[in-house]
Amino acid sequence: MTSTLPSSIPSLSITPDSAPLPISLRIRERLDAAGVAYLANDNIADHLRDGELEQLEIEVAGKVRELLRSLVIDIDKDHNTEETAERVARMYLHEVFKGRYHEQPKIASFPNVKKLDEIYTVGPITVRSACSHHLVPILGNCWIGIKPGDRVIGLSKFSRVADWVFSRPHIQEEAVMILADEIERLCEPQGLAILVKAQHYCMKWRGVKEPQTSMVNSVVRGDFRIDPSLKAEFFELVKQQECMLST
Ligand SMILES: Nc1nc2c(ncn2[C@@H]2O[C@H](COP(=O)(O)OP(=O)(O)OP(=O)(O)O)[C@@H](O)[C@H]2O)c(=O)[nH]1
Repeated sequence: MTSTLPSSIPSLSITPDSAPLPISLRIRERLDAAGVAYLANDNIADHLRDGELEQLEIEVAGKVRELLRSLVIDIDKDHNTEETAERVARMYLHEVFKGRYHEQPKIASFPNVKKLDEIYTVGPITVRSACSHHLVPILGNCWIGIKPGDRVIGLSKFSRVADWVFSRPHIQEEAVMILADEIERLCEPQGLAILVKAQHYCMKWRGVKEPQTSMVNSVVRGDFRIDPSLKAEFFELVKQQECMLST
């Protein structure tokens, strides 16, 4: 990915007797004043002004440079880490945590003119995230089951919204709930079921170093919650989709 850094920084508000406030501080003050939460798995795109993301990228790169220096890495002499700070800033803001800083992809919904009320499932959808505790990857698969309501969205849009939601620091329990909230908002289904199976690199790569352990969790809403046969049908369809992977 090429750098998104502008060649010049938009002017910062500088008062005569004070240094310019870091852009992250100005954004946090604005969010605090508006009473808006900015937890690791929140999206703040609606509260960023033109040019601020570019300023944030420059600020984060500076902090990562200092982190590398604190790790006693000679970034001035080490050709391999020469632009690591800029890459890491870009990666956080525009790739792995883009779901915090970028708006939700445009997702059109269509009327369910045939009044379809049978369930369907989509999956596996690859999900990539990072745990809020160590900021190391969570990689897995997600399945979504829908009993449609008055509106439907395109199949590919489930992947797009899942990618946007998961591209934030998370714990898996909350990630699934947030994805469910977004899908309910987008197409108001009569029933919604989501299953996520993921491997947490904070358990594989470090810590207890369990290479095979995964976390599996689900959320069921609407008709899936009140009708056990519908819920069972969802898990049966997921099983069939998993079998298709091995054929
Ligand atoms: N419930 C839950 N726990 C998670 C998730 N992702 C990571 N964790 C765990 O959260 C814990 C982080 O908190 P601490 O126990 O304070 O971290 P730690 O001392 O580095 O723990 P160890 O991983 O045991 O070395 C770790 O045990 C992780 O394995 C998740 O999505 N859900």
